[in-house]
Amino acid sequence: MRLKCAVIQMDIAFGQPESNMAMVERKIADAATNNPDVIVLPELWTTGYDLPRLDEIADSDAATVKAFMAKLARQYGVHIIAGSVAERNAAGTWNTLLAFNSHGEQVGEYRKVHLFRLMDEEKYLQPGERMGSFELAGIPCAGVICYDIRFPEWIRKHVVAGAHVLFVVAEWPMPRLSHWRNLLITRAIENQCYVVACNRVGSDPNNTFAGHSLIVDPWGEIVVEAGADEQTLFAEIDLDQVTHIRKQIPIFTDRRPDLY
Ligand SMILES: O=C(O)CCC(=O)C(=O)O
Repeated sequence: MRLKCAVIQMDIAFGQPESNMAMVERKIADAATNNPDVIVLPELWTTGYDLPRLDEIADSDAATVKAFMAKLARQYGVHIIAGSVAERNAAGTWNTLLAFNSHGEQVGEYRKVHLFRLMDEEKYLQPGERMGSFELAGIPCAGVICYDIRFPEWIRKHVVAGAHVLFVVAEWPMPRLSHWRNLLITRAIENQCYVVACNRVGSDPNNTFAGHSLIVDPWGEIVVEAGADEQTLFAEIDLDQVTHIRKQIPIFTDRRPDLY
């Protein structure tokens, strides 16, 4: 089975959900002209890291974004990994990844588990408690958010649960670009899965972001990689490669969870 991916690497207007939604609507319409099977957006694309204003600008129950993404998925007949958004309810605010299938049905919801202190997430957000596994048209997938890729045990848990494609949505800063690239490639090699990673570009008052969205195959080869400007990446991935490589080097048979 093959999956045509479109990864929307974009700038984000700081703390301006309405203008970001208008921009995303245009970018999805443009990407859809290439007939992708799945479109991927970055982390916190409605608000950026305007965390002190989340009470005002977070989406209540993520209801606005959910309706908006479901409509676009249906309209273009495309799966959408709707990046993550600030989702608020009476109990708190979360950094939440949402996934929709091409019928506009929500198939995934993952609240970021590892909060990133360097960007004050723990001061404004609640940590998630659940895994990010979901299925897209029969393909077992997982979605995680940015800092999560530094936690190999967490990614492994999703792969052991079945994931063949790991979607990563991020706002990863430029000074650690080499970590971003190396961690993504390593997660792909050690888990023998595809990694489809979407980062933002541009700057906010505190950080400049690295871009370099990329797709890595289960052998650790880069299928496609963006630079540091706005760009939509397109690539088709071949899911049979996951099975093939797992047969060639059977790490899931050979691993010793009884020892570690
Ligand atoms: O781990 C890093 O260096 C970046 C993480 C990050 O920016 C985030 O989780 O938002």
